[in-house]
Amino acid sequence: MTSGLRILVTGTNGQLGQELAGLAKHYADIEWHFLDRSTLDLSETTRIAPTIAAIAPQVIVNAAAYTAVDKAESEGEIADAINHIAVREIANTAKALDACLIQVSTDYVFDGTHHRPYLPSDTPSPESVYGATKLAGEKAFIGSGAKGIVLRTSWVYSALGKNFVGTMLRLGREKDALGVVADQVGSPTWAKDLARAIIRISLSEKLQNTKGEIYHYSNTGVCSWFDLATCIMDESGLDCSVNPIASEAYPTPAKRPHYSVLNCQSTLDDFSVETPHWLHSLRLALPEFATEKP
Ligand SMILES: NC(=O)C1=CN([C@@H]2O[C@H](COP(=O)(O)OP(=O)(O)OC[C@H]3O[C@@H](n4cnc5c(N)ncnc54)[C@H](OP(=O)(O)O)[C@@H]3O)[C@@H](O)[C@H]2O)C=CC1
Ligand SMILES: Cc1cn([C@H]2C[C@H](O)[C@@H](COP(=O)(O)OP(=O)(O)O[C@H]3O[C@@H](C)C(=O)[C@@H](O)[C@H]3O)O2)c(=O)[nH]c1=O
Ligand SMILES: [Mg+2]
Repeated sequence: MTSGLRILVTGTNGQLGQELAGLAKHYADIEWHFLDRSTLDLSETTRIAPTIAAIAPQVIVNAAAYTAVDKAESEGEIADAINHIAVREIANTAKALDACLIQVSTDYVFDGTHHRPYLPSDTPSPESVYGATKLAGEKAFIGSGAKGIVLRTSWVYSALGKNFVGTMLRLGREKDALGVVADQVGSPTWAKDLARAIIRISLSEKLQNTKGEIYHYSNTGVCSWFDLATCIMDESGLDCSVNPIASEAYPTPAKRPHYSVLNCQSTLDDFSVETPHWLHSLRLALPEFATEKP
């Protein structure tokens, strides 16, 4: 059902939003509507329904979020407004329009006490404000009765945005040595792979028959932030030694899960998405960082 499909994307200036916009050019038969903060400020709750209704999309990809994990600890109200209240409003609008919502969420809804990849059905128990507000958004969507899915992902990076990979490239140029936490394990995800998966899901018939189901999508393979940092330096030929440290040695306002690997099997089964290995994708992504502005 590609032809004539109308897709609305929020958060266009974010990592995922920009990767979606880049790929959109290859799908000219889709009618794309990309909104950013200037065209739809999600903190203005009453603007959400009329703005979306005027476009009347069949699919809404909510790629907008308050993603500053540490800052959220002291800005809980703003984080909740974007990650929860706005999602409730978007979901209610989707329900009224009979549109499908793809609500992007996070591995940080889990507390990280598992020793095997988290299933979509596992009970979330966020330990950060960011994770709690994202979970509240998931629940508001599921409670709305709107069609669509919650798509949890993890450790997203892109040359087009702020993320751990970009931070490591900068620090790797500036410093001789760096301590990076080795006791937080997850799966890095290239935003371009995630964007491809989301387009595939948007075009699938299966999406039309979902109602707030939870799915997981990340690149395959697992690593710690320390492993990821080490690979970034190696692959980029940066002369910066990366030392493994414990979370306690890198105090942050927000608590992050020690283990947040996502089991993505149901997404593979139901939507036939591709999940390349994280190192494979990192190698493809790094040259793009070189061509982007610092
Ligand atoms: N980054 C990550 O590591 C992960 C992200 N996720 C989830 O994936 C999704 C995409 O994340 P990602 O692309 O990395 O996030 P980014 O932080 O790169 O982008 C988020 C976008 O949301 C926009 N936004 C924030 N507040 C508002 C507002 N009041 N009104 C309108 N737009 C707003 C921002 O706008 P502006 O550019 O103007 O600030 C920004 O463009 C989010 O749902 C996030 O929670 C899940 C797991 C990991
Ligand atoms: C810069 C730096 C970070 N760290 C640690 C801090 C933290 O525990 C870990 C990752 O740091 P960051 O702040 O870059 O990553 P963080 O903001 O926690 O990334 C998260 O963002 C949100 C939006 C998500 O949804 C998550 O999936 C996840 O990607 O690395 C070091 O150990 N050394 C360093 O030099
Ligand atoms: Mg961060």
